[in-house]
Amino acid sequence: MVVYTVANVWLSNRHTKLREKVLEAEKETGSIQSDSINNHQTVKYFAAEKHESERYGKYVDELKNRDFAADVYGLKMTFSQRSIIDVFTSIATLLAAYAAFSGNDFTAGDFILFTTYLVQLYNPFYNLGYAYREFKKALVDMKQMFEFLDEEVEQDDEDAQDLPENQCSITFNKVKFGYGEEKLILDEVDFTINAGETVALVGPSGSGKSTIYRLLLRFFEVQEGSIEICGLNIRKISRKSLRKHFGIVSQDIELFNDTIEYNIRYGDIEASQEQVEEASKAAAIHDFIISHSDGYNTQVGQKGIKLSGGEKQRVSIARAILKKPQYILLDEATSALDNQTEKAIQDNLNELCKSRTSLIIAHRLTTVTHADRIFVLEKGKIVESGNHKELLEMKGVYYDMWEQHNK
Ligand SMILES: Nc1ncnc2c1ncn2[C@@H]1O[C@H](COP(=O)(O)OP(=O)(O)OP(=O)(O)O)[C@@H](O)[C@H]1O
Repeated sequence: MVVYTVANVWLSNRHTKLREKVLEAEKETGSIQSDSINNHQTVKYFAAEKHESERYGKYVDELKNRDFAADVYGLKMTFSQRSIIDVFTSIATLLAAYAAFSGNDFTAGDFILFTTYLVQLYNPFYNLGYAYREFKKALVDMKQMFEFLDEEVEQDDEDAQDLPENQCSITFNKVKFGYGEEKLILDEVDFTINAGETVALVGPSGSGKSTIYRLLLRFFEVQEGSIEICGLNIRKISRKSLRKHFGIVSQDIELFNDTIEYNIRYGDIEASQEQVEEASKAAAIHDFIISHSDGYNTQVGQKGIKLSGGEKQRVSIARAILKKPQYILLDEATSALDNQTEKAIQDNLNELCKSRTSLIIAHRLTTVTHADRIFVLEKGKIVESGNHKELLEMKGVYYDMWEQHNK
C-alpha cells in the first residue's frame, strides 16, 4: 500500500506538470489566433497570410505535441498503477498458496477466502489512485480560473467619496509614474489647472502626455506624489463618479458594433433624439449620418470599421458633447480630420471647453494657441508653461516646436 501510494503521488505530480504545459500552450495558441484575427487587415496589407498561418501552425504543433505527451504519460501511469497492484496481489496470492500447500493451519478454504478479499480490494485501490489523478488534473484545469479570480479588480477605498458636482481645480503634486520598474515616464510633474481654465499639453511623441490623462482617470495609479481635484486626492474619489464627470475624446476611439445612434447615445443613455441630433450637429457629423438611407440606424461595424478615422472621431466628439461633463480631456481629438472639417468643429470644441475645466493634448500647435495656458512636457518633466504669446517670447522648446510646425 505504501509503495502504491508513493508511486501514485510521484506519477500524478509529473502528470500535473505535463498538464500545466498543455494549458500554457493552449493559452499561447489562443492568443496568437485572436492576434491574427484582430489584425487581419495588416496581415492582408503585407500579404502575410502564409507567414501567419505558419506562425499559428507552429503553436498548434507544439500544443499537439504537449497534449500527446500528457496523454501518453497518462496511459503509462494507468499501466504502472495497475502493474503495481497486479504484482503485489500476485505475490500475496502466491504466499497464500504456499501457506495452504505447506500444511500449516492455513487451509484451502482460507486460501479461497483470502483471494476473494484480495480481489475485492483490487478495484477500490485502483479507483483511489484514479480519483487522486483526476483530482490533480482538475486542479490544474481550474488554475486558470483561480488566476482569473486573483486578478486585481478596480476596487475603491471603503471611504471613497463622489466627486463634487461643481467644477474645481485639478492639481498634480510632484507626480512620479512609470509603467514598469525600469523607466520613469513622469518625473515630479507639478501643475494646476484652475476651475474653468483650458490648458494644453504639448511635447514630443512619447513624452508622457496621454499618460497624464490615464492617471487622471485612474486607469493607473501614481507611484509618488498625488493628483487632487477639488482638493481631494483622487485615490479617495470613487472611479465611477470621477469618470462620470469627464468627457473624453482620445486618439484610440472604440466604437460598439451597433448603430451610429447607439454609439453617440453612449454619452447619455437617457438623452432624447433631439439632444442626440444636436450633439451630432455640433460635432459636424449630422449631415453625414442623414446622408445614409438608414440615417441614425446605420451600422458602424466591428470597432467602427465602416467609418473613416475622421468620422469615428466625430462620433466620439458627439458623444462627449452629449455627456455634458464638468471636465474635458481631448487627446489629439481632431488629428484624423482634414483642415476644413477640423475648422468646422474646432469652434464647437472650443465652445465645449470654454465653460469647463479642460485639458487638451495636441501635436498640431495651431489647435491650442487659444488655450489659457500651455504646458510643454519633455522627457517626463514640464519644462515650460505660459500662454502661446509668452511661450513664443521665451524662445525655448515651444518656440522651436512652433518654428518647426510652421516650416
Ligand atoms: N501601457 C503601457 N505600458 C508600457 N509602456 C507604455 C504604456 N503606454 C505608454 N507607454 C510608454 O510610455 C511612454 C509615454 O507614452 P504616452 O502615450 O503617454 O506618450 P505621448 O506623449 O502621449 O505620445 P504621443 O504624442 O505619441 O501620443 C511611451 O514611451 C510609451 O511607449
